[in-house]
Amino acid sequence: MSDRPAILEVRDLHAWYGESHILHGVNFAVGEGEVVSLLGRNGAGKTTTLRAIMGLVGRRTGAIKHRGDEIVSLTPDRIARRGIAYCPEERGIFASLTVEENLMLPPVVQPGGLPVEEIYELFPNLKERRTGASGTRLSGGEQQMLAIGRILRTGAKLLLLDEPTEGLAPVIVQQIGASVRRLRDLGFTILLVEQNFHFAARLADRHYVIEHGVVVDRYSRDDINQRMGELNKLLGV
Ligand SMILES: Nc1ncnc2c1ncn2[C@@H]1O[C@H](COP(=O)(O)OP(=O)(O)OP(=O)(O)O)[C@@H](O)[C@H]1O
Repeated sequence: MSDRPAILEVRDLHAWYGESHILHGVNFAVGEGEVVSLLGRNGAGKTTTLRAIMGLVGRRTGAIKHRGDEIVSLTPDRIARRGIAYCPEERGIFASLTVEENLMLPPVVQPGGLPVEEIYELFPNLKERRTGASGTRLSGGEQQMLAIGRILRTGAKLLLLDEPTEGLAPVIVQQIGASVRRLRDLGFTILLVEQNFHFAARLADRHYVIEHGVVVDRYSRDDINQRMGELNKLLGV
């Protein structure tokens, strides 16, 4: 656990899609202002963990505390309105809208969201394209920046990012990494699902490893180098 107050505490979380029991008692915590990564092989349950926090699975049990309040029985819109935002792996950019229209789409849920100009400062590529290209004319990296950028306006302070680097070229991965660092400096808390272990290792303060729907190990930033061998084995990289 970190020494900062927990913004999110997940205890004995179980989740189901229909009859499929996917999470079998997940435990972890995220401190305010931290970047925490969930690592694990394909199908381990990382995305399901993010979706379960947002209330987007068929059924879930256990405890999910956000700023000390139990949210496990809340609906997804109530969870979002508490200032928790989810950026899905598929990004969800609307092709028929311009960059700026996509940016303005999610409703503001809390005070203190970033002004649009500040989002453009974080992601200058988006500014260049603000009125022109529609969603799908953007590169994969630009789509990812837009998917992250548009939740910053909403006032959400806890960001759940699902594989932000997937399919992106190394130079873009670096840009996304720099943006995540700036977001941490701005006071956002970030829970990240990553397949790109090297990206996560450089970025996150702490890591949890998920296997078969449970957290099987945890690493601090300082542990990572020493325990690289066992991590590689766990992740199959
Ligand atoms: N909508 C769904 N209905 C039924 N089963 C699902 C659904 N979505 C995911 N699963 C199953 O849940 C398990 C965990 O998937 P999840 O997407 O959480 O894994 P992951 O660790 O994020 O890996 P990946 O990187 O492959 O997405 C997998 O066995 C997957 O097949």
